[in-house]
Amino acid sequence: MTVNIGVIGLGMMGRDHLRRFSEVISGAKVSAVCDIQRETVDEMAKTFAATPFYDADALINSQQVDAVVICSIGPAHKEQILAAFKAGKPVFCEKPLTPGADEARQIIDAEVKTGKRLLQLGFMRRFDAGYQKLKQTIEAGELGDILLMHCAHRNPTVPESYTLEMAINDSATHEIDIIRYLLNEDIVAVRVDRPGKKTSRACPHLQDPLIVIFETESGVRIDDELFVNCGYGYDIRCEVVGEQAIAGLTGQALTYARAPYGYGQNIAHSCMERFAVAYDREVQHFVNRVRDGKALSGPSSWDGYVVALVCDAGLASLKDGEKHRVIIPPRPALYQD
Ligand SMILES: NC(=O)c1ccc[n+]([C@@H]2O[C@H](COP(=O)([O-])OP(=O)(O)OC[C@H]3O[C@@H](n4cnc5c(N)ncnc54)[C@H](O)[C@@H]3O)[C@@H](O)[C@H]2O)c1
Ligand SMILES: O[C@H]1[C@H](O)[C@@H](O)[C@H](O)[C@@H](O)[C@H]1O
Repeated sequence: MTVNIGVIGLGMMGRDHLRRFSEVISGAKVSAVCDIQRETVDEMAKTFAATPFYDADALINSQQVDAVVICSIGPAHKEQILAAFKAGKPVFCEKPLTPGADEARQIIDAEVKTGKRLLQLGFMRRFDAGYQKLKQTIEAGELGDILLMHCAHRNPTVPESYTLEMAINDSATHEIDIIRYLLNEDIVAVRVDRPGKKTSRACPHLQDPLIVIFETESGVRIDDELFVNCGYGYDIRCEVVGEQAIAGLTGQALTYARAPYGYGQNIAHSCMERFAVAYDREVQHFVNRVRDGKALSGPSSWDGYVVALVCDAGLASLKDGEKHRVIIPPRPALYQD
């Protein structure tokens, strides 16, 4: 069976997934595309031989579409997800689930009502070989009791449209999810620290870098440096400090350089480059589950909701600099592993 995919949102991520479906993914083809920009729709429909739609609801309810891939901007996700649930169609949705927890809760309630997991969220780091190895190392007990984690999320640059809040509810969502995945426990408190200095590369409305401190249920303390105009590359770091040993991600460069200055590892310059294989694996995972008629697995709406709760606490802390607690309601049975 070939799964017919409808892609909504044809910007940077949507186009990367379109290319992925055409070059990498097996068992699926893109049959329909949609965006609010008509010219983009026409161009992508022609390039990928898909039916053009200018309205997301029409694409979702089209008989040409078996499953929906949502790559529109975060604030548009909720309505599109709810429409896909109503149509009973499986959804792959890019992170964040929604920018705020109240909207995310509506998605949880709607999905629970369907009685089936219908959504896989695009937290691709869970499909990255480095993070997976780190999780195995922690779970094998090789590090002993985990005490601390040090994370860094460095982007070369961000557009002017990137707001101060997006450091939390767009970029840091990846660390919030991966912390929960690696440690198998929830985050209970957040504090955002604004360093006294900021880079001259950032737009005036940003404080860049920011440091976010998370605390987990068992007391693990995590610092996350969000430096989204670092200039030099796309650099994602994660080091886990245990009582017995320490483990972290390597640079994961595919090549090295030998040059007059010495020996060096090349560095990625975008998420597309750094997480290329992880994106391939997450999308293939989604297609396989849909093709086999199975309930979806991997990062869920619940993960997206909990991340949104942590983000809301982080946004409150961004305003007042105080530590904010995260209250997580009971997890519905649908999302018990
Ligand atoms: N997983 C990752 O590492 C990763 C990387 C980049 C972006 N993303 C996520 O992917 C999503 C898209 O990001 P992007 O960088 O491609 O943004 P983008 O701005 O490049 O593209 C967004 C597209 O969505 C369209 N759009 C906006 N509202 C819409 C609506 N209501 N219906 C249909 N189309 C609509 C816009 O016209 C635009 O073409 C975001 O949720 C973002 O957080 C994830
Ligand atoms: O939307 C993007 C995307 O999620 C990237 O993976 C992340 O590194 C960026 O900070 C964020 O703005």
